[in-house]
Amino acid sequence: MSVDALLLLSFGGPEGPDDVRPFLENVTRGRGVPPERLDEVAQHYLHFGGVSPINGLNRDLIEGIRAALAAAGVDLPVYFGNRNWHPMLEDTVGEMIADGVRRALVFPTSAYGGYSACRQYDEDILRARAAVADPPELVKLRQYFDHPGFVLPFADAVRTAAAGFDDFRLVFTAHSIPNAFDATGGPSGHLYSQQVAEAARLVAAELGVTEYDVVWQSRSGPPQVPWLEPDIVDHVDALHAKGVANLVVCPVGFVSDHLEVVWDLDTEARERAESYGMGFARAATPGPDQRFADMVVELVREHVDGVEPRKLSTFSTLGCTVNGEFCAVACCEPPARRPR
Ligand SMILES: CC1=C(CCC(=O)O)c2cc3nc(cc4[nH]c(cc5[nH]c(cc1n2)c(C)c5CCC(=O)O)c(CCC(=O)O)c4C)C(CCC(=O)O)=C3C
Ligand SMILES: [Fe+2]
Repeated sequence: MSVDALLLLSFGGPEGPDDVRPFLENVTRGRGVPPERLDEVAQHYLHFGGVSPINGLNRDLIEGIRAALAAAGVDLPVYFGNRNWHPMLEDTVGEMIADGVRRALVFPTSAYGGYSACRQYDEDILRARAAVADPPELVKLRQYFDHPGFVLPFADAVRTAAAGFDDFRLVFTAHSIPNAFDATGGPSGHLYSQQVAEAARLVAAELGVTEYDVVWQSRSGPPQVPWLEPDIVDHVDALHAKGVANLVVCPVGFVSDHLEVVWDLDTEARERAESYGMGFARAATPGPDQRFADMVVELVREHVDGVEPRKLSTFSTLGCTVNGEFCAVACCEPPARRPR
């Protein structure tokens, strides 16, 4: 297939204190997140001067991808668009049209399936294409939770994080989602939690670690709605009760050190562990690793050069969609929004 651009599609985050409220309103519009939770999350952002690390990390990643594309001899301009904050995807697609782009590959900054991690990015593409006249074709790249360019940097990061400990418990975390969303994920349900468990298994296998936990973080939504559990901070209590001395947290659910990582892990989970005198170390995310940028180029070359997909699991390859048309009609559809 011939393409004339690559577009990095991400979540977006505020870049100053005045951005925080409007950003949070974009994220949570129509999603039933209680106002108390929004006030709390606003404080997390304001604690860092209202600046989320995510946009800067994505700009760095784009630089890494440009270098990796050049090294591979693939001549493609790289664009940047977000779901919730500037540069907004609609504006970026407008810019692409002005530059004459007719068909672009889209790299989403989430490795997984599920509503929030996959289908919602398809919705973004649908919305952005509907907002402009004569939109380019947008082909979303596949899920990469089991790609060596994602798994191996995590394994090395765990090694580095654990270097100071003789003995440690390895704990993987990913963003929690409502149980009901997980239940409808993928062709046979629970796609997201199964892929997270598989990525954790692959990282642990690479390290030769046989005992580890997979837990969740950053829950929002009303308390009466069940989300994936246990929460990382509660899990620190449980590990302390079992006599665990040192903890290494690997945020396998995330590509970069954005706010949920630096707040929920580096601040809340760390403080809880330190209150017990437990050793705490958090493994780096793969975003800044050269192998991750190289992986993006490989995913591109699956389309432009027909290179063989590399993957460490036997899970089926999902998530590649054209113009935001979902993998299947009801694939990863959030249950509350299904017509009755
Ligand atoms: C699965 C998943 C990922 C991983 C996949 C991916 O990366 O896409 C992810 C990533 C992220 N989530 C982020 C931020 C937020 N997520 C929220 C709310 C929610 N997330 C959810 C799920 C996920 N979220 C869900 C089910 C909700 C409830 C509302 C809804 O149904 O949509 C809220 C609202 C306030 C709150 O309640 O926390 C915020 C501010 C940021 C940016 C951080 C930064 O600024 O650095 C990133 C990368
Ligand atoms: Fe989120």
